[in-house]
Amino acid sequence: MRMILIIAAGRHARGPWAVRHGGVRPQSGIIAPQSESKAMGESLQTTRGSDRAQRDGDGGLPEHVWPLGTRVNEAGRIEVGGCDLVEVAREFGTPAYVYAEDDMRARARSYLAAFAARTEHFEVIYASKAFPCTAAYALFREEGLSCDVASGGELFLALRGGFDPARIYMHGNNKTEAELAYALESQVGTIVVDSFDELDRLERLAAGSGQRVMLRVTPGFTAETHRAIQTGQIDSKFGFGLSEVERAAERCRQIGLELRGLHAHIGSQIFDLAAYERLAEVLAGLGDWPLLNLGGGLGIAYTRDQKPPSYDQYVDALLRRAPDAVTVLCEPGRSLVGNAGVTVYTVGTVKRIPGVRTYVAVDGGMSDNLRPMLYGARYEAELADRPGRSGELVTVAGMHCESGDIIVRDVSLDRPRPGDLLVVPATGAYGHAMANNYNAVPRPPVIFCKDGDARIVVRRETYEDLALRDV
Ligand SMILES: Cc1ncc(COP(=O)(O)O)c(C=O)c1O
Ligand SMILES: N[C@@H](CCCC[NH3+])C(=O)O
Repeated sequence: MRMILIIAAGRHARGPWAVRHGGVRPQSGIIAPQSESKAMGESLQTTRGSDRAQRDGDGGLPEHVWPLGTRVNEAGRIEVGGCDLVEVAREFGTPAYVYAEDDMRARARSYLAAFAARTEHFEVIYASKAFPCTAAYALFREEGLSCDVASGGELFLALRGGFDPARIYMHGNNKTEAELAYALESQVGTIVVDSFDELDRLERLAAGSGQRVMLRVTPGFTAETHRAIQTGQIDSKFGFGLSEVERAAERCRQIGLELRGLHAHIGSQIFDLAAYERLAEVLAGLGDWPLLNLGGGLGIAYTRDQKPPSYDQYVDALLRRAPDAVTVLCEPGRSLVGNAGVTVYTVGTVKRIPGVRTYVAVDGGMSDNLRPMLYGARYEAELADRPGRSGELVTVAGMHCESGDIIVRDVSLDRPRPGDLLVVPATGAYGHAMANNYNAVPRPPVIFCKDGDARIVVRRETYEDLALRDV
């Protein structure tokens, strides 16, 4: 596993170290974001012989967890997208979601390249629920991806981000008539139909229109991931059962919709590629269709021990059992944005309970990252100005009024104290997306960093924003 190695003259030393190499190489070609790419490893390393601060003897920041181009700079601070996180926090405050723009672009290009190397018939669709932010829509549009939206709100943002409606796929297990009408008025390219009730709604709204649709199918098996985000099993609220596909197809024809193919999504944060081969086999067995959409779900590394498959391996698995003539679509969300973003917090209170635990409380928590509470998700954490150094085993808690508001359990940090900046990596997917106002806490801003420039793309909420809907 490659690490972002940290230059330091001694364990706790600081100083103006010469960084030989580092930073982002955005135009250096297609860079596989997982551990396969040499190019990426080289671009992240700032080695200087044995002069390294070590965390538990294994090097510095694991590069497959942190955004592309992350490094520890001459001041000993974490730099994302060429921006020193201490400076970013000073300028924009905390908590803040900070993204390396080039990371997202490199991942989009990697996906396209992985397909292009294998087939001419493919489409990569950004599953925007992972990070529904106007600037992200614009970025993935620029990179040539299509887009999937799962609600009227996501459709609104996708259009605002400049997506050609023809390249938008509209999802949802319970699209309202208003949402369907909005999609039709917007001339959305494809509606992924989820149920017979939805077909009834489409009959009222779009009979004879020739609207392009696909049918979402429940393939009838589970892939290994957290139960709350498994979606392939028969006992699922999503999609048509296998035995219903023929009848649903017939209904599409009666209504005058153009049925283009089948869609299935087996769940999220999946490492087991055999599940995708099985999925392609199941869908291919349901007849000859021009398009098969195998959904999203490729997992990412949240912690150094997690090793997800590469995009190449994933695309191989998607294509292995798909018929040659079929155009294969996929809908990555998390794997496009998850490792691109980090959350920067300020430490407020440190509570040491001798012989029990040390709580390091930060100025955010379950309002900006619900994943630990929903899925028991594990994260890493570092101090922005002295990363990679261990010292004290602590638990990072949020500021919300419940004991379950824990962001990271048992992480070793260099004796954290009030005022320190704490950085949690791999928060780019489903962080901003699931942010909420629990305890009337304003939601954090989103900052895009590139080549040393930090630009704010979503501002921090204010107290006034909290009252905006009062009547
Ligand atoms: C239909 C559909 N497509 C794509 C995705 C994106 O999944 P992920 O973010 O795991 O790639 C999801 C969410 O799991 C989904 O429900
Ligand atoms: N929100 C989930 C993923 C759900 C995927 C959307 N269908 C997560 O953070 O892991």
